[in-house]
Amino acid sequence: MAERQVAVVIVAAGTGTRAGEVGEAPKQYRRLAGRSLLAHTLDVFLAHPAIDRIVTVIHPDHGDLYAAAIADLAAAARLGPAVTGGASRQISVARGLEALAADPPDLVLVHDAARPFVTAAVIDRAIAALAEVEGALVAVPVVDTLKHADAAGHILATRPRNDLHAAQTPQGFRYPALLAAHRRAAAEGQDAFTDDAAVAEWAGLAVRVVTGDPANVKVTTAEDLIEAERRLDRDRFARAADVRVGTGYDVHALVPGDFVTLCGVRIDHDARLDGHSDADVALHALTDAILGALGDGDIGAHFPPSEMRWRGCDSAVFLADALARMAARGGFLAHADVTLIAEAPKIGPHREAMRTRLAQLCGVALDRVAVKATTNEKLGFVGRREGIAAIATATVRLPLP
Ligand SMILES: Nc1ccn([C@@H]2O[C@H](COP(=O)(O)OP(=O)(O)OP(=O)(O)O)[C@@H](O)[C@H]2O)c(=O)n1
Ligand SMILES: C[C@](O)(CO)[C@H](O)COP(=O)(O)O
Repeated sequence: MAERQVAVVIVAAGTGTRAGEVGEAPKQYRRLAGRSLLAHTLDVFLAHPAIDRIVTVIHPDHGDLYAAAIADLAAAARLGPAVTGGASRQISVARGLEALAADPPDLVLVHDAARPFVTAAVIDRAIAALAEVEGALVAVPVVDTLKHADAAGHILATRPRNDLHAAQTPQGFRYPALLAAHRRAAAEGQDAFTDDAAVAEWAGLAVRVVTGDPANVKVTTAEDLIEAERRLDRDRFARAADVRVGTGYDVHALVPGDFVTLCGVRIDHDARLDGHSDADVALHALTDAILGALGDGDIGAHFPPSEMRWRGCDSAVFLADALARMAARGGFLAHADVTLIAEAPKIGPHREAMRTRLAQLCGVALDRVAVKATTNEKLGFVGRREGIAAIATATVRLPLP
């Protein structure tokens, strides 16, 4: 058979109301195990050799969130421009399909951004089935006994389950047939379909169930997000078995001034740290610790003090560069431990703000960051308040070569 062009529509235009936003982004943009849920999902399709094109459908208000989410992906350049979705999943899918119409693929897979645990094997099965049928519904048999209950919870009946399947995504179709089905549904005001197999069934297409995967769950609630993070974290630790520990040390002199910046947090003080950049000794030490774990030089080699462009620079830039070097090698930061050595200012009152800022800058959970402090018992240059020093340790995990 001639090679078939396969496109994927990833629908990510929902607002994730059941998962709750609580000050954070909608669920598809939540960072789990180092990157967004959407990035995890996209990565599976970007890595699949049979997929030629991917169209992502996003909410009109989520342009910035989307740009940040795909910045995490090495293969982001292979994604076409995102398409704006609509008020229902059905409308969002239809818009994704229309975006492919100018250069129609043979087959299309429609997948929820909220299903990051899809596997290459499931994708293979959906594509293979389309040699015989117009639609392939990835699904798992219902395994629990089904009860019909009234609003008060009283059981009314037990339903047979032997021919019931729980629908998952991806759902695969011959593209022209699904596009026509969606167009007809829209024209006839049929707007309550919760999946594409239902649109196809309504339009009279032959849709067959193919074996799904119980692990391919849809992240729907806040509890699902917690469980998804646990699973994604476990997976990435298993993939990155090369454990590296790096150390870093830095010191800057105190000179007349009125604040210092430590761990990215500004603290009022009766002196300031002198340096070419903002002289944040903690971020400098941590940057060196990460570079040390990577065996990739040191902060001075990458950001020479002789270069004017680093004058007054926010040291978060140096840290971000070290983290990017680590990410480019498929690695992640498992733990960072920073010790400040200062007679003053007192670090205790600022410790949590510092940890929070470090966790933010490193893109890791708070419990993966420690900030400690000690005085130098009035001994030496630190004891005489001539300077502040910092020591950092970074545990970096890389994939085995
Ligand atoms: N108008 C919509 C609604 C949903 N979706 C997408 O369809 C998938 C499945 O929907 P669901 O899990 O229900 O996501 P939300 O609609 O975002 O969640 P909720 O119903 O809790 O608001 C998700 O990837 C979601 O982003 C979409 O593209 N456009
Ligand atoms: C398409 C779907 O994933 C199949 O199970 C599901 O119907 C989408 O979720 P929703 O809650 O119905 O929007």
